[in-house]
Formats: sequence, C-alpha cells, structure tokens
Amino acid sequence: MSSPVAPLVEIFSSIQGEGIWVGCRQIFLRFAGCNLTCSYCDTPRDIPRHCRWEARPGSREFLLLPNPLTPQEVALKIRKLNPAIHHSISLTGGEPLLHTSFLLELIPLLKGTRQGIYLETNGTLPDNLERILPLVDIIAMDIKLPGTANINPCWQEHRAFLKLARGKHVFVKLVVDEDSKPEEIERALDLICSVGDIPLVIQPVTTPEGKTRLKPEIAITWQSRALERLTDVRVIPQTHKFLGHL
Ligand SMILES: C[S@@+](CC[C@H](N)C(=O)[O-])C[C@H]1O[C@@H](n2cnc3c(N)ncnc32)[C@H](O)[C@@H]1O
Ligand SMILES: Nc1nc2[nH]cc(C(=O)O)c2c(=O)[nH]1
Ligand code: SF4
Ligand SMILES: [Mg+2]
Repeated sequence: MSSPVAPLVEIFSSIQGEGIWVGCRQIFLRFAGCNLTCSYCDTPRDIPRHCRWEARPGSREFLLLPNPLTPQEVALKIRKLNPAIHHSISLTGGEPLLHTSFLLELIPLLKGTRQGIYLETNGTLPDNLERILPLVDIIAMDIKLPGTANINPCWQEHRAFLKLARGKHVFVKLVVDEDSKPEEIERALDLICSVGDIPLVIQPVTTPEGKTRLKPEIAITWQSRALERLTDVRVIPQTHKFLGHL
C-alpha cells in the first residue's frame, strides 16, 4: 500500500501563544483543510501548492516545499529545527485530525522533544481522535460556541471527544467575544463538568487588526461563573499576536 501524503501550510518553530502551555517553545506543523468554517478563523482556508518551512529555528526565513508531503519528508524538516530545545510538536491547522492516516505514520518518526505531541483540534472528530490517541500526549480542544463561530452546533461530537481525551493532558478552549450567548457558554460549562474537572481557557476572539473584542468586565464575569464549577479557569488572549510572532 502506498504511503499517505498530506498538504501542509507551514512548519516552523515558535512560542506557544495560547492555552495553558502558553510561552513554551514548540515546533508547529500546520495542516491544510478543515471540516468547519468558524467566522473568526485566523488561518487561510485554501490548500497551498507549497508548504513554508523555516530552515533554522526562529530565523523567519522560509523555504518552499512542494505539496503534498510524505511523513518522511515532514519528519526530516522537523529534525532540522532541533527538537531537543522544544517543549513539544504542535499539530494544528486547519484540522489536523482530517489527516489521521498520515499522522499514524508521521508521529512515530517524531522524536526528541521534551513533552512529545501536542494536538490542537476543534474537538469534533472523535472517531479520528480514537485512531491516534495512543500517540498523542497533550490535547488542546476547542468547544465551539455555534453563535460565536457562526456554525452548526457540535455538542454531541464535543462530548464524545472530551470523554476520549480526558485520559490525556487535556484542556478546553472556549473562544468568546462580546456577543457570545450566555446560554451557549453555560451549555459548554455543563458539557465540561459532565465529563470531568478539566482545565478551561477562555480565549477572546482576536480581530484581524490584532485587537480583542471582549470587555474585561465580561471576561471576569465568565471566569467567576466557570470557577464556581471548575478548579482551573484562565482568561488568556492569543499572546503570539502581541509578540508579532507566527
Ligand atoms: C486555527 S485553529 C486550528 C486548530 C483547530 N482547527 C481548532 O479550531 O482548534 C487554532 C486555535 O486558534 C483559535 N482561533 C482561530 N481564530 C481565532 C481568532 N480570530 N481569535 C481567537 N482565537 C482564534 C481556534 O479557536 C483554535 O483554538
Ligand atoms: N505562536 C502560536 N501559537 C499558537 N497556538 C495555537 C496556534 C494555532 O494556530 O493552532 C498558534 C499559532 O499559530 N502560533
Ligand atoms: S475549526 Fe479551527 S481551523 Fe477550522 S475554521 Fe474553525 S478555527 Fe479555523
Ligand atoms: Mg494560529
């Protein structure tokens, strides 16, 4: 059987700007393609002809690799970024779980970081997660508020997903803005609490101009509400956008 290939957007070394591992050094592997269309999404939807590869960690000089790539090609480029100085490898996108056959071949080739594989996911493809779960160390899972993302609800998928993920180092990210509906935030909290006392990060939407659209009073009110039910609830904007990093 021929080896799977995948379209990649970019492979680079940067500082994790979101969630509870914010500030950690990571290698990012961004897959093209997504099963959702969140209105606030900051990542281009098109599948590029070339993958941008940063040849030296932190250099900001990119070479172009023709898409699609094989697991062996990707692993080689990641090795050149010096995994040993990195906390983990972030699989992101788009939606990385659209590429599970590829990941089953790729992940065993990725060695040498300190904490292994960090999956950044929209949390809607539980069957795909199940296939690669033993190979993943950390899961950053979104629960999508349908009104904020302007998509159909995914509550059932999210519940099945979180149940599978709870055996790992997992946290949930809720992307919110000024207009997020209280009933949807409450529903997300109900969902999390029904699965476990899982850390929650409330992440304000960043606008294309680099501003957040969430008044501090609203953020603090939602944090108080969530802290009545969960032990660890943090409000963290996307810090890499302030740093001007990728
Ligand atoms: C680009 S997505 C890729 C991974 C996966 N598709 C997901 O949605 O989790 C990575 C993270 O960025 C968040 N995100 C995307 N656009 C954003 C924006 N404009 N403001 C704040 N967070 C955003 C997503 O919600 C997700 O947590
Ligand atoms: N620095 C940095 N941190 C991130 N955390 C999650 C990201 C993503 O797009 O998945 C991301 C990203 O694109 N850059
Ligand atoms: S699921 Fe993630 S990549 Fe897909 S549209 Fe939403 S934010 Fe963007
Ligand atoms: Mg991003």
